[in-house]
Amino acid sequence: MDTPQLAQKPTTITFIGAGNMARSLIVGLLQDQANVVLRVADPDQQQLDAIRKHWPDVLATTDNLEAIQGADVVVLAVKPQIMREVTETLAEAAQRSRPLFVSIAAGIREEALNRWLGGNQAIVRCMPNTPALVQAGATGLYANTQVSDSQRSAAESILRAVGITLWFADEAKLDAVTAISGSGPAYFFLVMEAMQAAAEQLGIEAADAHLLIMQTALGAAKLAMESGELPADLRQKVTSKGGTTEAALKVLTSGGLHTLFAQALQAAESRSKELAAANS
Ligand SMILES: NC(=O)c1ccc[n+]([C@@H]2O[C@H](COP(=O)([O-])OP(=O)(O)OC[C@H]3O[C@@H](n4cnc5c(N)ncnc54)[C@H](O)[C@@H]3O)[C@@H](O)[C@H]2O)c1
Ligand code: PRO
Repeated sequence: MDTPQLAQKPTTITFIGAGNMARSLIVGLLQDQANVVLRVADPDQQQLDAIRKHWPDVLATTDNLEAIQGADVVVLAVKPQIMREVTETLAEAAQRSRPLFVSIAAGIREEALNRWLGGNQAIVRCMPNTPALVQAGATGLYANTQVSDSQRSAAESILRAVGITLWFADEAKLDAVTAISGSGPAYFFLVMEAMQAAAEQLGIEAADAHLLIMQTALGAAKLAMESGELPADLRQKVTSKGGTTEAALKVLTSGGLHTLFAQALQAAESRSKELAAANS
């Protein structure tokens, strides 16, 4: 006879800030049917009303301290500019209850968060991206030395509910992750915008151009993910000698596309470091 399994205690996760990123994580966790109890705190009643309407089981409050009471994990999902003020008001309670803190804020170092939270806290810093809204995100994570193995798994499962996750042992690498995948969706959107304008100049109706461009972007990403082939090899397969693609690619490469991307990513990485220095 099978031994009956004891039901595992659910993990209580509190979101401080109920904005776009927090809501995408909540959707992911609920779709994942994770064994969790969810709470959110936000001063904006409209945000809370939206949460209550869609997810009546999620406790929604304006009181950050009430929301973190007894929580196993506290996800810090407010804008970087107000992170210091928010964490400093949580410090006293956090020193007593010692939850795992998961910060999704761009450009705020673990050292600063730890200091604002009173020190010696378990903190995972991560950099997700907006495709998390459709469960297709990419997140880089870093854990400080206070984080236990089970807390690491808890942090990973929250972010994995909205896409892929990748751990980094060196926190400084998160500046590069911010430049690559944090800001990255905007680079692809800019390419889509540029293609849209160019397609319309070729006389294609806006709606038709939009559909062709979106499906091409989706198809290219899916092919690159699923074929196991390198983008350079896939590009060559599209490019017939003396054909149309070759004509287009010549324009893009001779216009300095590679240099532009190198400079763009360097600018984003430097800005991430500057923001962290300003927020310390
Ligand atoms: N948007 C992105 O591409 C992206 C990518 C990665 C990480 N992030 C990070 O995610 C975090 C949240 O970004 P977002 O786009 O969800 O922002 P958002 O503005 O949608 O959400 C922030 C929420 O915080 C709430 N808030 C304000 N003061 C508060 C307080 N004192 N206590 C509790 N809540 C408070 C606001 O009312 C708002 O609902 C930011 O730190 C950002 O750096 C964003
Ligand atoms: N959005 C934030 C920014 O632009 C961080 C990555 C994506 O600063």
